[in-house]
Amino acid sequence: MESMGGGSALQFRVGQPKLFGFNHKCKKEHSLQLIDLNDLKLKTHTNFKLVLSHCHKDSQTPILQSGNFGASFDENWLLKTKGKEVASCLNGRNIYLVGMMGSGKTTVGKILSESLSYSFNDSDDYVEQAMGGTSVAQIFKQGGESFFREYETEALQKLSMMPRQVVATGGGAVIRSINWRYMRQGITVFLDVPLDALARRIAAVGTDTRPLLHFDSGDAYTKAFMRLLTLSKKRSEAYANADATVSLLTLAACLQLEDVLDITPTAIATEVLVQIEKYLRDNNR
Ligand SMILES: Nc1ncnc2c1ncn2[C@@H]1O[C@H](COP(=O)(O)OP(=O)(O)OP(=O)(O)O)[C@@H](O)[C@H]1O
Ligand SMILES: O=C(O)C1=C[C@@H](O)[C@@H](O)[C@H](O)C1
Repeated sequence: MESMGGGSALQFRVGQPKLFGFNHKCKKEHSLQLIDLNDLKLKTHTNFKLVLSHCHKDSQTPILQSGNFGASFDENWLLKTKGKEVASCLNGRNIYLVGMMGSGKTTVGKILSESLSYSFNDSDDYVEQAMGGTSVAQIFKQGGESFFREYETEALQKLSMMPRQVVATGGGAVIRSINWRYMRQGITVFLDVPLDALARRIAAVGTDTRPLLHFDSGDAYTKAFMRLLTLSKKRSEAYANADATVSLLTLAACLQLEDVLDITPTAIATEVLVQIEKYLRDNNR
């Protein structure tokens, strides 16, 4: 149900299956949002609250809210609440985030680990440490991709022996079946980000640390996009093996955001928890 008038919109969004958070970058001039927290499945209904927020087009954060809570507080509250709930179902199983380079595995993984009171590890960092601090780019240069992949497998094997961790895996970890043997001991989640968004992100930060995307000259966006397209064709089937998927396109639509790059890492981490919970429920795990 939606009522519009005089440049402001009052929106009731009730019963949408995956709606859990806020659009804290409101696109409309004035927008009032009532958000149904039904999907949170809080243990007691006394914890339920409907949050009313109001934001202005020039403001990054709402200027009027129920109570004095800022939007980021509410986002964090939702994440924390869901994190506690999911942690109690995980029995210490690790979470492995898989996805293309730049899809946000590290950024989202760190936030996710905090919400679960887990530790965080990045398999690329783990390989670098095992190699005495040599960077991934340097390892590729010295030994080639297959040399790096051996160390990556070793890293995943070691990480799989340590419980209560969120692991951000390297973008190509999914291509080796032996890696799945280790990751399957926990729960795997694919961060599905459209290639166009990845290329924009990567073109903005550069490719120095990402040897498979490094290029000598030319338009950064187009070259990144073309390389990502080639890699993604080879990998899409492997990513689909993950236990759960978080589609940023779907999430952006739920949050009424035009650009997937506007979704906050906290909102993505919360959606990861929602999808893990769904996976556990659907598979009686
Ligand atoms: N939701 C987000 N909002 C804004 N910036 C983000 C978001 N997610 C990731 N980023 C930025 O995008 C870049 C890539 O993110 P990140 O390093 O987390 O990806 P990754 O999947 O771990 O990449 P790789 O596999 O190459 O290590 C970083 O500069 C990060 O700050
Ligand atoms: O997608 C890939 O194959 C890679 C992604 C990075 O995380 C690193 O693991 C390395 O640059 C290779």
